[in-house]
Amino acid sequence: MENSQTVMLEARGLACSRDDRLLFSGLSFELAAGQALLLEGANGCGKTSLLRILCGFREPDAGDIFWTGERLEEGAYHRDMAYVGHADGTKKELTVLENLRFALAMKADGAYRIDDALAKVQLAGFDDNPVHTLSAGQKRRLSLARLLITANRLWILDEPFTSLDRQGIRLIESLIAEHVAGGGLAVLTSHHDLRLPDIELKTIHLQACH
Ligand SMILES: Nc1ncnc2c1ncn2[C@@H]1O[C@H](COP(=O)(O)OP(=O)(O)OP(=O)(O)O)[C@@H](O)[C@H]1O
Repeated sequence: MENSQTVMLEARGLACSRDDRLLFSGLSFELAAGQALLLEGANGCGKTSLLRILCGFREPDAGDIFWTGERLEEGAYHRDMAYVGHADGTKKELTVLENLRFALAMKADGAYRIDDALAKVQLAGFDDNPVHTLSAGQKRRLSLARLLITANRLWILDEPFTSLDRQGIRLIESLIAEHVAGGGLAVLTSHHDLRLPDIELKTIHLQACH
């Protein structure tokens, strides 16, 4: 693991407009190994738009993003990064186990084996259930299990607590804390008060600019 202050992710002067409305501009930050970044702000202020830019799904209107000092480019960044967004990203007709095996086929092994990850997110015994039969919270737990079984240095999480019960929220907080304490990085949005007491948490509050 790198030194805890090694900057891994850097954004310089990012701007984003939607339908001629400026959402943010001049947005810069640095995130080091062992740090998490929370994006806060009112509905519609641009949090998801920023996350999608950080994922490389959308070009910023201005500015640059660097991962380990290099501009975002397909290979290294996308190997190191995992995104959990509003859509859970699973294949509904496949079972829980098939989805996890599919995810593993695309990425290097992570910190958890499939069985251990399923136990951790409390989906043990659901291996053979088609995903479309899972509840909303269980689907979210499955998408989080994918983070655990594959190697991803940077977690980008859009409202990761959506649909989770109180115990599920505590679980995800502990998984984020474990990931970051182990030298990982996380960028997330949340309308829920986070409890991540033992990790270095930076915060950006997006103001509506329009
Ligand atoms: N595909 C799109 N096409 C046009 N406008 C969009 C699109 N997606 C989002 N927007 C607009 O961009 C603005 C920011 O949306 P975004 O989803 O980034 O906000 P947010 O801060 O994540 O909001 P929330 O807290 O409600 O999830 C909103 O005004 C929204 O209407």
